[in-house]
Amino acid sequence: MTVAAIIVAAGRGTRAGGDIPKQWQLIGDRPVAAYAMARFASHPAISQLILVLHPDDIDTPLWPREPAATVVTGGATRAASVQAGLAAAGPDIDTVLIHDAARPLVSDAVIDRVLAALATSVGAAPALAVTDTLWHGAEATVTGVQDRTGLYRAQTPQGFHLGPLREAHAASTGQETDDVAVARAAGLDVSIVAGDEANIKITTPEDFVRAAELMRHTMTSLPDIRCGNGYDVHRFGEGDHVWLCGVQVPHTRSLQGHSDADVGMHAVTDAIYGALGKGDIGQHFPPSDPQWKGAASHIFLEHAVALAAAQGFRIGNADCTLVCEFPKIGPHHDAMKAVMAAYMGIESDRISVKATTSEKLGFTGREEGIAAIATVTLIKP
Ligand SMILES: Nc1ccn([C@@H]2O[C@H](COP(=O)(O)OP(=O)(O)OP(=O)(O)O)[C@@H](O)[C@H]2O)c(=O)n1
Ligand SMILES: C[C@](O)(CO)[C@H](O)COP(=O)(O)O
Repeated sequence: MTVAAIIVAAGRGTRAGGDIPKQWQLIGDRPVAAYAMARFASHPAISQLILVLHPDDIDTPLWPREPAATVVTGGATRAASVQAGLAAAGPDIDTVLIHDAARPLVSDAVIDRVLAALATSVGAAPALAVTDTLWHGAEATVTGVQDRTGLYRAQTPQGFHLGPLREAHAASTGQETDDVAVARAAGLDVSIVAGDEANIKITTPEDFVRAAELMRHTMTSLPDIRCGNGYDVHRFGEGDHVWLCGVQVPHTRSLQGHSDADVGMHAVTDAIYGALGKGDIGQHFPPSDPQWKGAASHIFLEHAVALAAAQGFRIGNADCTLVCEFPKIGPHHDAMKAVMAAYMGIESDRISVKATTSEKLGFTGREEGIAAIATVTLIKP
């Protein structure tokens, strides 16, 4: 899947009022549109960012030049603006996410849910089931009650396979308020994924205040914190040293493995992959691949840390327990913390390496091998 995000920002925002269109008005120190642009630009699945502007806005300093985007001019309707965005998708793009510039609080979780649904569906969009009782009314008087069963509040980003959506737009009336309506008119099925109450569209003047409050809540006080665990075992064979948490420790035997068999570093690495939901070392560095034979395990650890960084996460802390009778870990504990901290790009007081025996019980007690268990937290501010 090669994905472009199309941010439609060519509307005039008449309902929101103000001297300039709503997407360029400031919330905090940034224009409304800058929040969604930054969110999509930093998402690891997005290969191209396309910004659709009103012709009057092209030469103004209103819109953010960073992050870099393919910039095109839109049309008189939202559908025409989306069509301009679709035409600007690069040759490799096969999937598009179309998002309102006026929805600054879109989260990675919503984007991920839409992308996941596109693996099995030609279209997918976030929405929230209507939970309020619905009335018909006229002249400030209730005239009837509307059954809310099966009613949803639509949100963006709305995601589609590019080819079918282009065809749907070519056949559209141009008056549809969103791409789900365009797709459905062309007979395409669109999956509903869970939306987010915070993912509001700024439509009226009051929405600026709501969005600012939600930002204070979701962006300031609630960082995305993930926790992962890792577990690994390697057996002893012939040799005169073991690698543990990046330190070469003299011993009467060595740990056997496809790589350098650093069981502690493997457990920490798997904990990072676990926190990201990105599999394990074997998936990223298959033992069947000869290029990893005898590999130094810091290659795996650095890969996991880089994967986390690419998704906006830094390592909060790591706690690793080595289970063995021998060698004794105490004399090497400080060096292990320092080495692990260097590879993970964090202070050594955020790393714990400790050891326990298993009271001579089990395979570690019989000194047949060493086990390691690790927990890692990842933080995205
Ligand atoms: N011709 C248009 C109309 C709308 N949009 C974009 O579509 C999104 C959702 O539309 P809406 O909230 O209706 O925005 P406006 O049309 O700007 O608002 P209004 O109807 O109040 O004028 C917005 O990000 C808007 O900039 C667009 O790119 N081109
Ligand atoms: C695309 C949209 O934001 C989905 O909720 C919506 O359809 C935009 O148009 P509206 O006229 O402001 O509802």
